[in-house]
Amino acid sequence: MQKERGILIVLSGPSGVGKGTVRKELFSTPDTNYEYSISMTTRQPRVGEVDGVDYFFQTHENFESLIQQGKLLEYASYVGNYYGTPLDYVNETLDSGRDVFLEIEVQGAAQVREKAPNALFIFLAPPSLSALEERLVGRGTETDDVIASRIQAAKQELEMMNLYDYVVENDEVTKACDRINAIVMAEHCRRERVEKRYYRMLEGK
Ligand SMILES: Nc1nc2c(ncn2[C@@H]2O[C@H](COP(=O)(O)OP(=O)(O)O)[C@@H](O)[C@H]2O)c(=O)[nH]1
Ligand SMILES: Nc1ncnc2c1ncn2[C@@H]1O[C@H](COP(=O)(O)OP(=O)(O)O)[C@@H](O)[C@H]1O
Repeated sequence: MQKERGILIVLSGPSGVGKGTVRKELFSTPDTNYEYSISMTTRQPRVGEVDGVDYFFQTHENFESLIQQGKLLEYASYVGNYYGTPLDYVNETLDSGRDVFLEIEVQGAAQVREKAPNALFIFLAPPSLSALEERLVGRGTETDDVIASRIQAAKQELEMMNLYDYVVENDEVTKACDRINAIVMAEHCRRERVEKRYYRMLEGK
């Protein structure tokens, strides 16, 4: 039997819902099977963000050249900046049998749905719109204008929730992580069962 390919896991959700916080918590477990795909962006680094750790920070020109060369699995323009996922890294990691975790916004997720329909799509939802606003303001990393644009974007993003395989509420970080881990584990079991059945049928059993 062929080595099982890893699962491409897509986590989306509005800005400020806690995607980064949940992702860091998921990756703090030493025996995790996930690999985080570090995105490219033209956004300026925030205080404390490190190139090659949080993002690969790119100039506009470089980013557009990556698009032209077909180096991105998906990309999107979000509140004035480009964000995109490096294609080779994702393919190589999935081929090695490891799951790849993308933390991307909804337009990019829609492109992944076209190109990799076998991916697992999870939407991280806030307990309420007011909780989302509180988190975005509380983080204190954006100006009031940017916060207002992100809240506007969030309203449209929430409409896309029903396109996802699962919606996970981020009421508490540890609970959200437990739910995501359970979903991924169940998906591995499902794929294994489907594959076994397929090979049994091929063998005429
Ligand atoms: N399409 C796409 N979106 C991304 C990518 N990387 C990050 N994003 C999303 O872009 C949005 C803005 O990211 P960022 O400026 O870091 O703000 P934050 O997620 O609110 O901390 C978020 O919804 C991210 O999940 C990517 O590679 N592709
Ligand atoms: N479950 C939660 N309950 C309360 N605050 C949270 C929760 N998850 C994240 N936060 C806080 O909300 C803010 C935004 O979280 P962050 O991970 O930066 O969001 P995102 O990556 O989705 O933009 C941060 O200040 C974070 O500490």
